Amino acid sequence: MATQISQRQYSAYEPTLAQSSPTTADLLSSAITFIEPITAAPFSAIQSLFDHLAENPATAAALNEVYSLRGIFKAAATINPTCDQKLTIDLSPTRNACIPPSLQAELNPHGLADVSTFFTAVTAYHVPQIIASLSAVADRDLAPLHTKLNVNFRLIDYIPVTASPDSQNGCGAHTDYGTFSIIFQDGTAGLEMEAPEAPGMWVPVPGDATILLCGWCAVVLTGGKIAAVRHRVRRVPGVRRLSAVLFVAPDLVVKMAPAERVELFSEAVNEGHFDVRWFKEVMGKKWRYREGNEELAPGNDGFEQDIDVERLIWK
Ligand SMILES: O=C(O)CCC(=O)C(=O)O
Ligand SMILES: [Fe+2]
Repeated sequence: MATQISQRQYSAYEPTLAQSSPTTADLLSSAITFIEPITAAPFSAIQSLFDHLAENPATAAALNEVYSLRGIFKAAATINPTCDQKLTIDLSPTRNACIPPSLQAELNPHGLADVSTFFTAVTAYHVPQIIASLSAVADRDLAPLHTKLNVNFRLIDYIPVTASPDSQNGCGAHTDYGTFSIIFQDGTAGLEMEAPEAPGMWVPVPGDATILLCGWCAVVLTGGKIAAVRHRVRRVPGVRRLSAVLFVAPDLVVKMAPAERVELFSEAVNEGHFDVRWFKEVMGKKWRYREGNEELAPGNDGFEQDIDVERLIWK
């Protein structure tokens, strides 16, 4: 039987504080959920890793060679004033495993060891629990769609000194592509959520909260029972802000389709015409453009990401 849902099925905005891990009720009652993480993010290690890479260009280049397709340490903001004004380090279990031992030996004391331990602990503890909670909300077992641990660890440094030091754009408005993300913050405000009931209205998130929010894959796989929240980061000139994000996505071969037909979804989505691998590639291209790491075809301004995805998903 077809599931009837409204196009933006959001409930009250007020985030709930979940003890240790969110319950079904937490997820149903809010667009974002505050979670109590198993461990705090090691922000001094994260800062030390960014500082070491910024001060040692040869090391940064060697790290980027590990994933030569796109690089790991991205610093486009130091030369491009129009992109998001931040530095990023994009790690993942597979990429970490490819870092040569000599480079690991150099980077471990400069924060990499603590960062890896942190993400491993958070992944092992929170990912299965959150997948189980989302499954309960969706009335669909999402665990078989997440068997490969398709996760990415992103460290972000909203450094004061960039190509556009007065820009307020830390991270442009977007919706994450995957199933869910956990955002750890160093205490500095800047993260904002779009109010579910009032698109275009931005609500600041406390700088010390750890946030769980869902992405497009969750919307589609749960037949719209779970909402994805648009968010952005505003930067305060002169103020450094660090964050660490764990992105969890379905396995790449999973079809982006609901378990049962959803009348408000497009035919392509209802029929499962595209898979997570394709979706990730399309989203990734626009994301990299916004972050200054890739050119887009002429006529594609890259800022329409959410609108394009909405057209793809909704009828
Ligand atoms: O830095 C943050 O607080 C959020 C970053 C973010 O939303 C993202 O990288 O997708
Ligand atoms: Fe995000």
